[in-house]
Amino acid sequence: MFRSTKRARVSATTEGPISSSSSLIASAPDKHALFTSWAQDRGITIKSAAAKVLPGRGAGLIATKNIKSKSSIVSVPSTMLFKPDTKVLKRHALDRTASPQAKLAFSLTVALAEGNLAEWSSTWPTMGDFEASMPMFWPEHVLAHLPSSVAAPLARQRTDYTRDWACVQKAVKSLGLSERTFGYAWCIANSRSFSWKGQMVLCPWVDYMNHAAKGSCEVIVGEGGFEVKAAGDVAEGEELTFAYGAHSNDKLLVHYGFVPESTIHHASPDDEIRLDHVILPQLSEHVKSQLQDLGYLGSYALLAPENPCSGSSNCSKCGAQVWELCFKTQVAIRAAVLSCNEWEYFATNGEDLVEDQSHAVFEWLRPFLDNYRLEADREMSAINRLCITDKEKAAAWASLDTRWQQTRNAIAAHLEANDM
Ligand SMILES: C[S@@+](CC[C@H](N)C(=O)[O-])C[C@H]1O[C@@H](n2cnc3c(N)ncnc32)[C@H](O)[C@@H]1O
Repeated sequence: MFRSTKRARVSATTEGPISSSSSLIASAPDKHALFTSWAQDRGITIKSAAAKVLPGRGAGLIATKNIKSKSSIVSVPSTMLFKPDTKVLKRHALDRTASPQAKLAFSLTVALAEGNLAEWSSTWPTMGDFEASMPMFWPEHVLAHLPSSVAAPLARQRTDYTRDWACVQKAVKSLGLSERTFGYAWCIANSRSFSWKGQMVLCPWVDYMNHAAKGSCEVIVGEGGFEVKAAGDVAEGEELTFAYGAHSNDKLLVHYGFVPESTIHHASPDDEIRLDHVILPQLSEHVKSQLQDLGYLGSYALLAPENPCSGSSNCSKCGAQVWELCFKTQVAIRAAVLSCNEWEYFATNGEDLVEDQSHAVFEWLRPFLDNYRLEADREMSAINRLCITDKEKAAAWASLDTRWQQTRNAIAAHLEANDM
């Protein structure tokens, strides 16, 4: 581990991280070493881990030697957490009105403007990185190619941001700062905060860790601070990751600006392909009101296999890698194809009254899934053309292409498995 006592000052004016350049990492190769020393000097314990720039993932952590399961890798005392600043929030009358994220983002806006956190913030993504990767910043001509399933989480995120900005804008402007400055802090809070004692906080060094559905580590949150432990044995050179939550890839794209890679044989077990826009337009008003009464209107999805295999195309386990319809979808389609009695029996008992109606459900849905698969093909072709002419938005096109491919593969796997 690097332990430099020389402390070069890393400039962090408000315009630093907000500049549209995404090349800070390349231009300051030792900023991770400086930040690591800064963290260790202040009581953060780091064993067998180092920060590294990883292609396509920004910075992350890797194991510097073999680590045994359950070993402690990083521990951060609570005094080192960046917390919402109660005094600052009270001064601006935001202590009661602002959301937890707005409280953290506003406190961070003020700290960054004052030039605090320079060593730490120099390791964060720039505003240019957020603009490139997060759909909330993409222009209309790119958003036109977003899968419909991403629209709902994106709309929720926009509502949250609009509410937070409305709440803090007077205070931000009174400090002579801009919406862009607050927006940057909001994105930092959005993508690298943790929950601690009922508030949103930032945790130095632990915020280097990238996401994996089955991460190599777990992050343990306690009164005294944060600890990262190996979830299993970790080999030297392996990336140290943890699960941000059981998020679908649509949610990861909107919230964190990336789509995890997957293959036909290996999807994230937390992924799902939302089908509301495929199914809801096909249901009559009468059926929709029946579903609404029982709490089954909307949130329809194809669910990823729970135990994906890591095998190749001829892996014998792959026959079991089926994307299944969720229970809500099973209920909704049965409302369209069965009698009222039969449907209510299934909704209540989770099984069909007389004989298994799964095939009838599949036949009802098949043409609509076929259309969605064709839409995915069309979108992938369009995106492949657009990314050649619109190189400026390369990151957005790459994420969209990956997500459409995953959508297509999931539908194809479901159709193939059920086609008898
Ligand atoms: C908590 S930070 C992790 C550190 C971050 N990579 C960095 O450069 O500072 C979360 C961000 O890391 C990136 N990230 C996390 N997990 C990733 C993954 N599995 N693949 C690609 N990018 C990932 C995303 O940009 C996300 O918003």
